[in-house]
Amino acid sequence: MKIAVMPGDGIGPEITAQAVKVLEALKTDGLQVEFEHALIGGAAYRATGVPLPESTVALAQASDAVLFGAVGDFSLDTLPRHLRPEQAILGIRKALNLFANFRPAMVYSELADASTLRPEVVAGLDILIVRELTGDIYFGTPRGHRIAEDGPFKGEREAFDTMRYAETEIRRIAHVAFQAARKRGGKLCSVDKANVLETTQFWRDVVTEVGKEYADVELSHMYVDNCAMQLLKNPKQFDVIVTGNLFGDILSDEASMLTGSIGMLPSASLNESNFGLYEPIHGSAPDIAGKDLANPMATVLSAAMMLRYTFGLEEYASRIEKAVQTVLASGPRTGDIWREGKERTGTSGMGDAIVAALARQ
Ligand SMILES: NC(=O)C1=CN([C@@H]2O[C@H](COP(=O)(O)OP(=O)(O)OC[C@H]3O[C@@H](n4cnc5c(N)ncnc54)[C@H](O)[C@@H]3O)[C@@H](O)[C@H]2O)C=CC1
Ligand SMILES: CC(C)CC(=O)C(=O)O
Ligand SMILES: [Mg+2]
Repeated sequence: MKIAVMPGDGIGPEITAQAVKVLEALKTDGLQVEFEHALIGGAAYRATGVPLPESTVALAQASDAVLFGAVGDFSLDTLPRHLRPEQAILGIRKALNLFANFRPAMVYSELADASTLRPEVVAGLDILIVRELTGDIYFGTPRGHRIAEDGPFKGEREAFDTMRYAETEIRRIAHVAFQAARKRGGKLCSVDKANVLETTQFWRDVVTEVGKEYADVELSHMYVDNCAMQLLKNPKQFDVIVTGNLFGDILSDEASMLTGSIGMLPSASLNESNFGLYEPIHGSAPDIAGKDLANPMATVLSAAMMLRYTFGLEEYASRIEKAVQTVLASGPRTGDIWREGKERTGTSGMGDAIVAALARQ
């Protein structure tokens, strides 16, 4: 199995190195993987003049899966939009048709007191956010800047984006979410802003239609503003949440804090044939980059998701997850989840601790 590794920017190289280290360690127990690295994001822009070189997309297409770190570099934020690092992750998701983004938010019992919420609110939490990943306002056209031609601000500069979803895009992500809910707690909450936005009223209508094929799944609908509040008030009411690209982006960052840290949330981005790109949900964290401070667990857990979803290697996947749990229980911790009485470590030390826990299994 060939894995394309795309570290990207900021903490990307540090965290992907730990996931590779963990996968390498499993090789001694028979896991057959090889790695090939590619430039992406700001790192690719600096080396080649574009954030997503054709050779990077070609490597992904020639590989069995992609392990991705993060892109984003504040010093490149003044570049024209198409050259900015973030265009690389948007571009590769689109190029590989990775429309289904799974973002599980699980609270490890060892971290129930690491959340900013009371332990009883989050203990035992296990929810899945299914985010549509290749449509919505992130990709809709037209978009741009112009001089307003009408309205009260006529003659002024204005900017605009387009929120749009085609029926096929909603149907396919709805099927993915219903099937996921069927395998879990049997509950699906579709999140939209149907009280205001045409696009999301259409989303609600199509999800309701698809729901008729899943009588065994209990479907509910919630407005996104209420959902943001309910996630803090009573997150355990949810099983699977399905939502569009923009709302899913925001709600999953919010959900990450229920688990203790954004450094804990992995993700899988899949296409129709289960080809996947695996990445932590966070960004390149320039504020802590290069300082050995980042928590690599979200990336290591993303590698576990890769073994499970793309390769069907459940045993290796759960070994990684158990090793993470062992480290949380008795090992050292990075600053984001550190607390009194625990040994403090860095990104690399956390990777080593996970490898050591694997060896002891
Ligand atoms: N998929 C991707 O590649 C994404 C890229 N970005 C980009 O990343 C850059 C930074 O964006 P921000 O809004 O600051 O979001 P961010 O997720 O990079 O960081 C937000 C906060 O969380 C902390 N954090 C993130 N990951 C962490 C980890 N593993 N361990 C410990 N702390 C961690 C950071 O230090 C920061 O304080 C921007 O250029 C943005 O566009 C943002 C989100 C996703
Ligand atoms: C950088 C963005 C395009 C993506 C993002 O924030 C995410 O996928 O979570
Ligand atoms: Mg995000």
